[in-house]
Amino acid sequence: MQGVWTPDQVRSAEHRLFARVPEPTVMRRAAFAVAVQCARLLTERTGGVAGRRVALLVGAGNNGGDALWAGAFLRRRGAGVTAVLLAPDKAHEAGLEGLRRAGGRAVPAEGANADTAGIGSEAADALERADLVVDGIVGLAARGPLRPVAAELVRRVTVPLVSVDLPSGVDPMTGSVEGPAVSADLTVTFGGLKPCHVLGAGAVRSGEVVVAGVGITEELPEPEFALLDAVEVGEGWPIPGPEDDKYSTGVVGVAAGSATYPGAAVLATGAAVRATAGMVRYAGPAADEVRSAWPEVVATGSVGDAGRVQAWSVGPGIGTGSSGRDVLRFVLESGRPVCADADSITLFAEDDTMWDARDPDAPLVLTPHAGEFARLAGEGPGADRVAAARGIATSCNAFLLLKGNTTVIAAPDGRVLVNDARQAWSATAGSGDVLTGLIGALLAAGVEPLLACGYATHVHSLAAELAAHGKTGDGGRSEAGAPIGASALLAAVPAAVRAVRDTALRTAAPRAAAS
Ligand SMILES: NC(=O)C1=CN([C@@H]2O[C@H](COP(=O)(O)OP(=O)(O)OC[C@H]3O[C@@H](n4cnc5c(N)ncnc54)[C@H](OP(=O)(O)O)[C@@H]3O)[C@@H](O)[C@H]2O)[C@@H](O)CC1
Ligand SMILES: Nc1ncnc2c1ncn2[C@@H]1O[C@H](COP(=O)(O)OP(=O)(O)O)[C@@H](O)[C@H]1O
Ligand SMILES: [K+]
Repeated sequence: MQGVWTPDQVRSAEHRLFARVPEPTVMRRAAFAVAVQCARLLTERTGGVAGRRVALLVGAGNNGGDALWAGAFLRRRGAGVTAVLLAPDKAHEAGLEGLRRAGGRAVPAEGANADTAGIGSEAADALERADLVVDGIVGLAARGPLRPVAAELVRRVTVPLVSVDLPSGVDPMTGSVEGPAVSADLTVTFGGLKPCHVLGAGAVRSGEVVVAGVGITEELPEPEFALLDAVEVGEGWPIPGPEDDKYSTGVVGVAAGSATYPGAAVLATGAAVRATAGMVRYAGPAADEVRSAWPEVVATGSVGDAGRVQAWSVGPGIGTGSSGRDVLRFVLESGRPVCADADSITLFAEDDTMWDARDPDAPLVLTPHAGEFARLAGEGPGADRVAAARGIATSCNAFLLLKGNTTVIAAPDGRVLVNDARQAWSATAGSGDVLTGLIGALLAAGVEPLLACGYATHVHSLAAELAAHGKTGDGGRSEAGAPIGASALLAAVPAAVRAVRDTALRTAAPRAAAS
């Protein structure tokens, strides 16, 4: 798992690090890593470093200091470097001196012959002629959006841009953007990821993120939350072994859909069929439709007749009336792990007694989108979606999966996993029903609920991406992609599972050879 640390955690680690390594040494390590990445990008985009022009946007703190030292390193490799100082009186002194000694120059952002936007002619010129821009405006101390002069400079950038630590204007803790902010091609951060690199708009605006070691990693505490990678999902995805049969790999029950809306039942059941090897039971009014779409499913008309299952997926399309309420209550009283989605969440929000139907020892997964979250919590998740998900997971003693481009999954004990989709192909009706089926199947297979949610979300967003790009093994591949429906996403689930398992296999092979 890849850890993610809050600015406060990084600050205290920084203090411990500075007690044994002088601050200027750490800063130069950070700056060197920035310079290496700038040189890589310059070479990729322009064929070299020497003779290229680099403009540094330099703010009032150490983030600007990193940019200045990076400029000094790039100058030594033959680039022409101009620092545009947003706060000339507060610019990092040693960094400025280092840049000047290396032959770089510094100009004020608001210098002489300012244009109508207040930008000095030398600064405007430096930006116009640059082959690459380095964003050292603000880092971990950032508060709020970019200020007007910084925003105007950023607006003028038309060449590749490298952010130091984080894209300026993005909230470091939440990744939210409330005004002008940098969109980086590449962000070089230090020691570990911060929330803004993986959450919300920040994830997009960070571009490619490179984590550089500066010695701080060993000082960092347990991460605030974590990301699963394809290897972990591929290694953990349940597959049948030689001793397994259809029961031992997990029987999942799906209670979804209605006579009017059978689609939710077909999608959720199909996802369960495609996720794991065990048996899928369906219980509800869409039994005929489910049977004809998925002949392998054992379908009955009601949850009472469904037979034994190891876990339930419940909710999509069951309605919020008395029959939906009875279905949810039955499933909760079964004492099995439950993934409750869609109408189930509304039922929990509307009827407090529903919580009493739960077996306190059976895990409950709730999978709201932002609107359903607001029903459950009394207010929307707000900018800090990690805190919001964690709060409800703890207060409801449930696993809370908050859907969106960045999905946040919180366990009742405070652990959090995040899945950043990095594309939005699954923003299509019915794709949530597919996710519910995947989670239920993994719960039935005995996967720990937090991981079940993490694996399912990872495979779900990968399936959407593969389907949109025609990379499901049936031809029609496309780099640009095209919109898909939930059925196409569902059809791509086996391709996504194969892809993560292949990645895990490729990673395991060299490890085995080396041992
Ligand atoms: N941790 C690590 O491992 C290492 C960390 N290192 C580096 O240190 C950086 C943190 O440096 P830092 O503490 O000096 O603060 P920093 O972010 O530069 O802000 C400076 C000032 O900007 C201002 N400002 C605030 N908001 C603003 C806005 N929206 N728009 C414009 N300006 C805004 C505000 O000043 P004000 O103008 O309000 O007086 C604030 O005080 C960190 O990100 C990393 O790059 C590396 O050197 C070594 C390894
Ligand atoms: N913009 C987006 N980017 C990536 N994934 C998204 C986006 N919008 C929605 N999703 C994902 O698609 C699914 C939609 O679920 P949901 O809102 O319950 O849809 P439905 O009720 O139509 O099935 C969730 O897994 C969610 O995380
Ligand atoms: K920055």
